[in-house]
Amino acid sequence: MSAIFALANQKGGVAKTTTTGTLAAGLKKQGFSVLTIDCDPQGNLSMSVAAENQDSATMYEVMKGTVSAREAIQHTPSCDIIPANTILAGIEQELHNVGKEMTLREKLRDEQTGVAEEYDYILIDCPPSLGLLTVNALTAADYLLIPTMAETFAASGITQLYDTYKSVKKYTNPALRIDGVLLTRTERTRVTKTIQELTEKIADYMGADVYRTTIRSNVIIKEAQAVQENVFDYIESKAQTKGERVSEASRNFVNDCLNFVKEFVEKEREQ
Ligand SMILES: Nc1ncnc2c1ncn2[C@@H]1O[C@H](COP(=O)(O)OP(=O)(O)OP(=O)(O)O)[C@@H](O)[C@H]1O
Repeated sequence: MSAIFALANQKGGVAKTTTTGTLAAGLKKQGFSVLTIDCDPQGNLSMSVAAENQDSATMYEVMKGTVSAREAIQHTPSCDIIPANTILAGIEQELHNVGKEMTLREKLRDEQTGVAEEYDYILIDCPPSLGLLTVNALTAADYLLIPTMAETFAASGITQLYDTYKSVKKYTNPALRIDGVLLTRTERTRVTKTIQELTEKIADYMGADVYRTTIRSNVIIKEAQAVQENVFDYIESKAQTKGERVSEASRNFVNDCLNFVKEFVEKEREQ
């Protein structure tokens, strides 16, 4: 049975997609089988792994029930993925049935066509809202992983997500647990330290852990995303194949990512 994680935060730009892609690639490098699910109509995760999301089956068809989860899977060098595009935004208005919050859970765990038995990890990248797509992801998941930025508004916004988490736990998925809070895009400033402490207080209130590893801001992630590669393959090809110089800051960033993947796996083993 897969361990299913929803990476969610209604705040935009806090690195939900980047964390999903990097974690998936890192887990795959460690020998795990990983499926990612692009639950964000922006389709950025699909783009970042060069998945085909225009003429192929996507999350929209899976949620509508016209295609099974298995049929929508694409294989990429970074991870397997069920892609998404802008059409997915419409699903929030198109699902009317009672129990619509359970749709993704049922699709993934269906005995005949579900894929929850087939992967070590399933990572769901959520949109920046607390609407039906995020509720579906939280209802399908075993764990909520919260990427957040070292920024005051981002830290305080986590409490809104916590309210949604509590509702999901109450009504549709009592077994849901918080995996942890991951601080991303950090800068070496005094205010980062203060926000880190604020985030720890908020996490404490939710009964959640904050990952020891924090992910610094570094341009190498944008470079990797621009050529649709994961950061591990990108830095390797830059240094070895192309013989280009890689800065110490970029190496440190990749080490952050590796440490995060390790901590994630250790934590999951403990849970
Ligand atoms: N550690 C980092 N250093 C520098 N840039 C980063 C880092 N992490 C993410 N970014 C950049 O920040 C932007 C937002 O990241 P990302 O798309 O992952 O966030 P998101 O939370 O998924 O956004 P949305 O809420 O729109 O779905 C992207 O341009 C990405 O390249």
